[in-house]
Amino acid sequence: MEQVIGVIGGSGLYEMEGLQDVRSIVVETPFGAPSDEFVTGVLDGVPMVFLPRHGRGHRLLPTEVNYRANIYGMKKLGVTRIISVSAVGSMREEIVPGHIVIPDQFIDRTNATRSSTFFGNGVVAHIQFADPVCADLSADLYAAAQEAGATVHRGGTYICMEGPAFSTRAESNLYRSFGVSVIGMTNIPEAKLAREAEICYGVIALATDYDCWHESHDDVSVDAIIAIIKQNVAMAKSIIRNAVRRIGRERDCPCASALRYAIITDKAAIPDETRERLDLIIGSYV
Ligand SMILES: CSC[C@H]1O[C@H](OP(=O)(O)O)[C@H](O)[C@@H]1O
Ligand SMILES: Nc1ncnc2[nH]cnc12
Repeated sequence: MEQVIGVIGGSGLYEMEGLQDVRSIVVETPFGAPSDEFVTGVLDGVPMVFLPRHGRGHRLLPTEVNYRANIYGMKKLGVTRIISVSAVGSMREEIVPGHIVIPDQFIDRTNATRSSTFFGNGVVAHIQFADPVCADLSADLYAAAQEAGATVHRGGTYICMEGPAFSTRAESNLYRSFGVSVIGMTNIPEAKLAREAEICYGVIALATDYDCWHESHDDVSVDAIIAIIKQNVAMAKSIIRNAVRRIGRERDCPCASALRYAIITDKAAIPDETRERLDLIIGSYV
């Protein structure tokens, strides 16, 4: 099976350079419109798909991103692994703005305003999510970041807040007491949907600020975040390139069969309409 790598570009990463055979594709999904056109191409011989999470021009709030359409679109284009590139606040002294973190856990502090499942409407599934990122993909991302010369932290918990306002100081200190490493607003729905779609998901998190807990650093602001992203965007791109070179092989991880035991609904009870709508996701099981 061909291995296609998807990249979801976060704040500050709205395009991918260096692709050959570039095409822009409008993808229709049963869940509405994705954030933007998908860009397909080939990087060092590996087929790639790129999507800017907030759309070109950064038009979508974290709560407005149609995560279901984005992940469905990736699946439709044959993507088997997604690399998420995300700007995050650092919740630990040793994670200095400009450092990279490859998180291995999430805490969900969103308020259920985002659709984070493909299921419902007569079909019920409960995926395993104890280890929410793909360990193999994350290992490749870590090695790729080291190769690019980044200061990179392996593992750590990403707390996903609702936004769009940044945290209060009390919230920031509360989250620190949870022991988290970084904070952002976007990764949890993507990780859940990718798992449901049996796509590996891994995160390159770029620390851009110390949120508002650090007594000797300014409180987080968009202009400070953008300044750090601009300084590091070349490195993020070089990490992606190094990662793509490492990843191309067949998958040997549980992500690829995440739905095998997850669907609990009696096959005979699944409404035809739902079966058709979810064919791309559940077709091989029902
Ligand atoms: C521009 S600051 C806040 C914004 O940045 C992060 O976005 P992304 O995860 O897409 O890189 C954060 O989650 C917020 O959406
Ligand atoms: N401090 C912060 N809080 C939430 N999302 C962020 N993205 C970048 N920095 C952030």
